[in-house]
Parts: sequence; structure tokens; C-alpha cells
Amino acid sequence: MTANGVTAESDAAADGAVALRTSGLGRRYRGVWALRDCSLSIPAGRVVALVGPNGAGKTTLIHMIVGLLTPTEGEVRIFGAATGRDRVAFVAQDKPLYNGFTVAETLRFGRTLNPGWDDAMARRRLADLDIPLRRKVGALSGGQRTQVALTMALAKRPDLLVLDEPLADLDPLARHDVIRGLMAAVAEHGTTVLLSSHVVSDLEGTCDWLVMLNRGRVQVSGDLDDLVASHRLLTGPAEAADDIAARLPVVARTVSGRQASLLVRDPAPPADPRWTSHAIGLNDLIVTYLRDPHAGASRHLSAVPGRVPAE
Ligand SMILES: Nc1ncnc2c1ncn2[C@@H]1O[C@H](COP(=O)(O)OP(=O)(O)OP(=O)(O)O)[C@@H](O)[C@H]1O
Repeated sequence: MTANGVTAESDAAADGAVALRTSGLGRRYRGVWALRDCSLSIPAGRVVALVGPNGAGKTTLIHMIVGLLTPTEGEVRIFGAATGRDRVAFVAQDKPLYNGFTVAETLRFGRTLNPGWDDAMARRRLADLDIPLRRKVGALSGGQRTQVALTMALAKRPDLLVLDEPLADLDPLARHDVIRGLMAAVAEHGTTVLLSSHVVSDLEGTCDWLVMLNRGRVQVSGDLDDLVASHRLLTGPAEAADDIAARLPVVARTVSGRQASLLVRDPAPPADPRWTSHAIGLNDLIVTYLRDPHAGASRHLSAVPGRVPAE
């Protein structure tokens, strides 16, 4: 385990096991940057949560990764290759499937288009899920459509599976089933997964790497457990907050009356006994970063989390 995302990325680069690397990636729409200066390095075999507020640039990033969108600047490499898209499967937000096709016809279509298609697995998976092959896709429930789209993606036997908000529109039980099915399939084949979601509770226990985008910039990228362990919430008197902030890498601060709370990364224990240090959960960590687009941009952080060291 490493102390932060930057170090973890160096490790991944060193052993050659990088599934996805973006370098200085950016996309502009009519003069406005939707995503800028995005440099990430994701080790192979990780299940990556991509989170960020509405409009943060998640779909823009995903579409550049899967080749649906041309970058304005920078580049994407999949398993070291600029042309590695044949190793990627993608499930889009709206899960485009042909409503007039039956599930069986949908599978046949997938088999025709994909040389490495695993038809036995696809049929087994749909049978386990009680999804009838004879039913028209248009007659399936939202959860069943998601499962069919996911099965189509898994049957391609991708090395990198990219899912744009696959859990939206699903009830909690269906969300749970989708995640469980996905994790089982991923565990069997060591597939790297990149999953965007707004539902933080779905990500806990599922994902082991976290990428946070905010206003088109990478705020954080790193091993999820390491990120949670390396942040502490310090609470103490508001009048002493500036003093603490001058000495420690403060990510974000809130003041309520006479009390201040500082989210701090890799802090030494505060010498001032009026301050107490608490562990922070994943949900609070994410919410704190998301609330403040500048969180993490402290002058104390010598490297911006998520930025790949120069090679
Ligand atoms: N085709 C487009 N033309 C102009 N602007 C666009 C286009 N697509 C996206 N944008 C803008 O780029 C920014 C990022 O959008 P994007 O869809 O990538 O965000 P997101 O994080 O996926 O948002 P959400 O969580 O709401 O799906 C937004 O400000 C959006 O309005």
C-alpha cells in the first residue's frame, strides 16, 4: 500500500501494469473546456470509481477513453497502446439496445460483431438472472435492460470495462444485484473496471480506486483505502485554524461558530491539545472534496493528486 495516488501511479508505471493512462487530456466545446489537464494512471485489475458533481466532465472523459470523442489536447493509452480500444467494452448512460430485437437476437448481433465473443457465458449469465431470451428488449424492465447491456459488454471479454452511470434508474435491490454480478464477473477474469456514479454508497465495498473530477479538473486519484487512511478531520478552536492551516496540508475547512473543522491530508498529530483528530469515512471524504472545487489545491500538496509524475 502506498501513501497517496501519486506514489501508487509511479508503482503501477514501474511494473508495467497500467491499464489506462491519460496525459494532459483535454476537451473543449465551443471555446469552453469541459475537461482539462487530465493526467491519470490506473493500475490494471482495479475497480475504479469516477465521481464528480454534475457537469464535472465524467462523460467527456469516458467518451475520450472509449474513442467516441477526439481530445482537443493530450492523449489516452490503453494498456500502453494508443490503439488499444479493441480491449475496451463500454456501457453508455442510456444503454442503447435495439428495442425491436429479442434478447437472443441481441446476443447473436454481439456474436457477429465481436470475434472474442463468449456466448456460453452470456447465456449462462442471463439464465441466472431469469431474463428470457425470447423477450423483446423493449419489453424488459430498466434493471433487466442494464443487465443485458452489461452481459453484452462482459461477453466481449474486455480487459477494460467502462460503465457510465450504470446504476442510475435502478432500484436499490437491482443496483445491488447489478454490482454483485459485475464484481463476480470481474473477479473471475481480472478485468479493470472504470465506473462513474453519483451514488457513493454503491461504490463503497465495490471500488478500490477513486478518481474525483471537479469543474473539469482531476481533484484526486488514488487507492481508495489509502486515500481514506491518509485524511484526518481535525476539530478545534476557530481562532487557531489559520495557524494550523499554515503548517498542515489542509484540503478543506469549515467554521461553525467557535469551532473549526479541517480536512487534512497526511497530517502529523497537532501539537495544540485543543485540537482533536478523527478518522473520516469515504462518504464524508468525497462530499468534502466535491463541495469545494478547490479542495486539495493547497500549497502544501507538492504534487496534485492524480497527476502522473513526468516520465
Ligand atoms: N456536446 C457538448 N457541447 C457543449 N458542451 C458540452 C457538450 N457535452 C458536454 N458539455 C459540457 O461539458 C461539461 C462536462 O460535461 P459532462 O457531460 O462530461 O459532465 P458529467 O460529469 O458527465 O455530468 P453529469 O454528472 O451531469 O452526467 C458540462 O459543462 C457540459 O455542459
